[in-house]
Amino acid sequence: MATAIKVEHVSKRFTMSYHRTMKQMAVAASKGNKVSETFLALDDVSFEVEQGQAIGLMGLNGSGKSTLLKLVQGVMRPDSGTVRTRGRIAGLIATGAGFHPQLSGRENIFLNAAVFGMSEAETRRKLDSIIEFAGVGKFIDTEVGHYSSGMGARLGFAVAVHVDSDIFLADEVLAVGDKPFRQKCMQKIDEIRKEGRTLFYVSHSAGSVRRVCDRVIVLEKGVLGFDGGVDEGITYLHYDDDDDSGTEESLGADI
Ligand SMILES: Nc1ncnc2c1ncn2[C@@H]1O[C@H](COP(=O)(O)OP(=O)(O)OP(=O)(O)O)[C@@H](O)[C@H]1O
Repeated sequence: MATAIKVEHVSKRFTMSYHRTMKQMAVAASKGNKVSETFLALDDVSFEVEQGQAIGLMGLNGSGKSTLLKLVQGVMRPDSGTVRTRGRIAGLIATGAGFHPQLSGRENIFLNAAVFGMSEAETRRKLDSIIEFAGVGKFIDTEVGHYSSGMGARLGFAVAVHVDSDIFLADEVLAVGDKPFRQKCMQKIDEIRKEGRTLFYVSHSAGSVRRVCDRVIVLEKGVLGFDGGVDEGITYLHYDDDDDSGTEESLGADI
């Protein structure tokens, strides 16, 4: 099997500012107080993914999952280390990312598809199917700025799944959609798996990770804490003890 993603000794540092205005910063600095602090959102992370593997990327809020996905997608660069990927990458890593709020849903489909490397002709060919999948109905010609967060996620996911990608990144795709849409997304993710495409699936739901993934990577405060089997990863996180009724967990079980 060929390697699809190779992450080697990757670190990413962010700066956290304690003050919002220049004046506040100047006052704090004159008193000798700290005005900002840098911290490692990712700290020397290394792993390899074989083509066709489905990775469940898990960890507590703020552990660095989205940051790692952004590095894999290439929209952000590591401060040190390397990220190498093979093939076309698509996915939804942030609700509404890449959408222009003053353009309509239809216009944003073309914009977003172009960002993923789809030609205008390819987008036109797939347009009806994308609109149908998004299921935003008559709102397709409304400004995206007026969409609910769920509608924005539906549109973003609809475009992403229509890209012929080798690697699919899904960050919290099931967090904002309603139940019928989440079921549709899970079916699509199953198709992506069957087609032998590589999947990176970020989720807090043990049920859906079990359903979709064959390997789990756990981040803990930016450090790779666990890399191995799905059940072992979920046990490592103690996510089996949770009461997930009414959330993605129950969805993972009932579809
Ligand atoms: N652009 C940025 N500038 C400064 N800090 C950032 C930036 N992006 C992320 N962070 C910080 O980096 C840390 C990791 O964030 P990240 O979004 O990767 O976590 P996550 O594991 O995806 O969290 P969640 O489960 O809540 O989605 C957090 O402390 C976050 O506040």
